[in-house]
Amino acid sequence: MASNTIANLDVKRVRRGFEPEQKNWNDDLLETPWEDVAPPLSKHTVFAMKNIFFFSHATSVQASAIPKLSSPGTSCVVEAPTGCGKTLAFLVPILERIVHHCDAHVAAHGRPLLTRNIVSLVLSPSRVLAEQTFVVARGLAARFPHDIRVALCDGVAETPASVVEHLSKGSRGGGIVLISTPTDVLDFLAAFDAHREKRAANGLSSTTLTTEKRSGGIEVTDELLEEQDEETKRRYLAKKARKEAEQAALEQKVANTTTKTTTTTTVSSSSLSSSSSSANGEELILRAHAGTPFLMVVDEADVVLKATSMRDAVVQVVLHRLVPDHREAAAPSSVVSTEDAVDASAKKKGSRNQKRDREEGNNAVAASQPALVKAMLDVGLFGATAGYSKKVQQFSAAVEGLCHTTFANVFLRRETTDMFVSQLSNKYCLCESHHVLHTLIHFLNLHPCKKHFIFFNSSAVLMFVKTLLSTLSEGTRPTLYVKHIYAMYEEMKESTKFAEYNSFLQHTPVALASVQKAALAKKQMKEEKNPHFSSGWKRDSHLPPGTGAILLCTDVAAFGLDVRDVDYVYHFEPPVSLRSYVHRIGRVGRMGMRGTSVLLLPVPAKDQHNEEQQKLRERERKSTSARYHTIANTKSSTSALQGSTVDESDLEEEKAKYLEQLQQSHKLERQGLPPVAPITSIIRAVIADHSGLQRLGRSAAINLCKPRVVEEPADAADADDEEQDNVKQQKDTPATEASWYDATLAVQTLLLD
Ligand SMILES: Nc1ncnc2c1ncn2[C@@H]1O[C@H](COP(=O)(O)OP(=O)(O)OP(=O)(O)O)[C@@H](O)[C@H]1O
Repeated sequence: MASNTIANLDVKRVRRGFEPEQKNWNDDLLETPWEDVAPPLSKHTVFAMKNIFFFSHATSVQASAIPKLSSPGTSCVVEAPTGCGKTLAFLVPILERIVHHCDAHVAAHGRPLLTRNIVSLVLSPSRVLAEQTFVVARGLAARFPHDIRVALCDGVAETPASVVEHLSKGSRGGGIVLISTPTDVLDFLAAFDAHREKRAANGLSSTTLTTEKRSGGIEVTDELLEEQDEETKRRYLAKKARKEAEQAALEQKVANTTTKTTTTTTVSSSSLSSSSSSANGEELILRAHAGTPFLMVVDEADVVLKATSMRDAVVQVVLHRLVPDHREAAAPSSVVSTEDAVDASAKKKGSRNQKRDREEGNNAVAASQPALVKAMLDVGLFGATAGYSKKVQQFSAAVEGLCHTTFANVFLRRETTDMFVSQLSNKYCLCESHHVLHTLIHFLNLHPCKKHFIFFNSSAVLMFVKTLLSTLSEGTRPTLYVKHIYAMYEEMKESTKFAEYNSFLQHTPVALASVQKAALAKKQMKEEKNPHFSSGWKRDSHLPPGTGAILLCTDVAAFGLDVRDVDYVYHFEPPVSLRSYVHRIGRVGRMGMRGTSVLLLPVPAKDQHNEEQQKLRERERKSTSARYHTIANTKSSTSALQGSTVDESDLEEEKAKYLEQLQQSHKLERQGLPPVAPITSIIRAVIADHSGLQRLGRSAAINLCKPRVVEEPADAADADDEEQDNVKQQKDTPATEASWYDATLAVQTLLLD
């Protein structure tokens, strides 16, 4: 049959033998093989995707965004759900452009392109994300035979000055892709300028040195020469003539080079950057090649352009570096040279053709008016909510006005990518304030061999919970079964932040086989133990403790971080905005994997003024502090606290609105609590016995109640659709978001009452 012939076999789609058998993602639902992306990608890209990354197909966002962004003159706003491959959707076009440019250069000049120009800039909102992007970009670029350099400037591993130094000394090739954060890139540019000045100064001093050397020898005067014999005179004069000829040739060469550099700048004067620096013939390293527009990518653009400080930095980079301002644009060397040429020609020819000279002069003056010369700059704005963000729209409109580029929109909303991406279940758990800590620990203990993210709004609360969890996971019979606890927050030292994140990223929960083996060994030991002591990890006897890990973090870890084996996200404090929620839950359920997000929503304890309950709590505290491990103790003192008795009707109006708003944008399910032996009393006792914890707890409680300061005044124009109504009402109020907590709720939640 015809269909069985070799010619009819879809060879491209046959999986390679060495592809890993156990992939933890499902690419069956992806439809576009890399070879079918139109217009076709370079063979190096396809090879790298299939054989290095083992990605047989492009995701929808990649299939739509890559062709658009690969063609010069097109910019893109790309909105797609978290974890669907946006990073490659902008890295591939960057490399594709470089490959095309290199190929064109070979075709035109018959030799490979050897440059040190920075041809692309990627800006990420955080250093950790910048490093993550750098690792992917470096891995990808290494597969291209064009010697493309990828540089990271995050001020952690290397100072900006040393990055500049390395780049300027490094090998030449297809170009440099710089990855940084908006604030670090400003430092980089300052270092870049300093480096240029230093080079210029060095150039000057070396010239001086040469001059000194030339005049420093013994001067051969005419008298001295007259005293010499004929042969010596002849030899001396021949040598002098040769030297003069050499010097003249050298000067001619230098003059040619200078003219050439000026011409190059003229050609690319519509291009980028510090073109004024070309005046001294110095090499430009931050500019586009003629014909290859610079591609700047802002990853998580919705977040970057929303935050005032980062937005200012991006605008500064674009306006002062990538887009020449009116003056610079209007007075590139082309204009100046036209004027000069007119003057020169007028002088030369006298006033023979005065009319024509005047016309030429007028043209030159007209050209010197501050006319807008558009830059060759393309921009990619990527983000999970970029399409909704007004700031992104404003920014793209401004770039379009300044540059030779047209913006295309690639919006892949969750509805269209549901099949592939949405294996994420969104849950919320309403619980009485006293039960929040116990509920969190209970959830963590249900999956002690998994990796978990716990999100906080402030580092003070994070520190309290971290210390508490660490204390609870200590000892031979811990209350919390997960032993590996990491933290990441803004105020942390950069190197520690990186170390913590990398430890969490590289943490591998123990493989199933060894878990089973350990469980078996434990089961055999079980008979010999005292049956009355059944608290602690022994309750969950199937799994040994300590194989999973927890990362406690603020929103610094919410954007873009890609930790593939995380299954659970908990929100200890409700996120302040929908944007923050979207990015937080985006850490799980990535690329077709399963994941669960649990939002903990405390409500005031119903019985908070009940005297009897107060007494019970007092008794509980006293009786449990010393010997809280006995089952009898736990059961008798806490049976009244079992289960969750609250529902939505217990929410205040504001809080009900918040929940409703989240439910409108995400399918939120209620998470019920199975009846478990509560450990509230244990936690309470631990806090009461630990003075450090109490101190941290007090500062955490204050922070819980603080209104969240947003970066800029609430602006209805900048709000997402869902936020619009809310924001309109708050427009005149200070730029803060009310906290979920009041003082009582905070104190109860942290068990400090
Ligand atoms: N074509 C593909 N096939 C399979 N997996 C892919 C493909 N492209 C990317 N991935 C993987 O998907 C994961 C998520 O990708 P990436 O980090 O780029 O997502 P993202 O959309 O940028 O997410 P976020 O919005 O959180 O930044 C990564 O682990 C990446 O290796």
